[in-house]
Amino acid sequence: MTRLSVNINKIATIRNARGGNNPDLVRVALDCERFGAQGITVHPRPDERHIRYQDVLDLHEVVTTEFNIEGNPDERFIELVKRVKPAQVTLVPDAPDAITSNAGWDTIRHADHLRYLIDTFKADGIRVSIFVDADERMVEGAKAVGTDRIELYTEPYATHYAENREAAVAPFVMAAKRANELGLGLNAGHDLSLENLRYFDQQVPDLEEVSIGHALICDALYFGLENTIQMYLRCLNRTGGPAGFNRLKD
Ligand SMILES: CC(=O)[C@@H](O)[C@H](O)COP(=O)(O)O
Ligand SMILES: NCC(=O)COP(=O)(O)O
Repeated sequence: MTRLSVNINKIATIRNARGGNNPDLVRVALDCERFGAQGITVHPRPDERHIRYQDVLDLHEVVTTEFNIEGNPDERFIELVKRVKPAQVTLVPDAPDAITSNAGWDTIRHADHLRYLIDTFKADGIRVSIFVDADERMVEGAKAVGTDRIELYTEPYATHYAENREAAVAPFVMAAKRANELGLGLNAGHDLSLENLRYFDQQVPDLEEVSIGHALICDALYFGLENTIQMYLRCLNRTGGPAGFNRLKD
């Protein structure tokens, strides 16, 4: 069964807008876990525009589900991850000025660099996942550099879902099959939503984890965080509670 890791970057975006501690990121992370999330994902960026490096240290103290730290492995990121030793690190090739992640690694061109990074994190007992496009050559390259898992970059699927979902998911099914043949674990994320998640999970074999932030936090504005998490869990065939909306507990 596919696990849901909630990306809480957007909670930090709201908090940072006023400079105080509302909403409280740590409390939200704990509530996500209480509401059924099986993991918490954060993506500290060099400008700390949402998740701050201190947030990662604070969250590490309290998160009891899988803690996944995503990011571009610059020196500061590497140092942070090695200090925290999360369950999983996801390496993402973001330019520092990127609005959001917009591509996977070229696992062939950056093979030496990736191999070095993966060895470094694995030596500390951290599971490594690398962000890749749904391209079999990139999946094969990922295997060659020794990663434990890949995370398929799902933005192209999300963008084309409405016009032709069969065509949109096809490259992801191929990439997933190749990953499975090669013994790579499989995660996915970016722009997954209540609209497109269930079909993706049904079609893509042996999907272990999805990390979802932007759409889930937007949905929570309308449905509340508890209901929203349970709605996403139901897309992954987890019941997570009754079919209707649940009243928020305090
Ligand atoms: C790797 C990935 O797809 C997500 O981490 C996404 O980049 C979220 O980051 P932002 O919240 O900064 O857009
Ligand atoms: N790895 C993807 C992620 O954590 C969340 O991406 P998005 O749902 O915010 O697009």
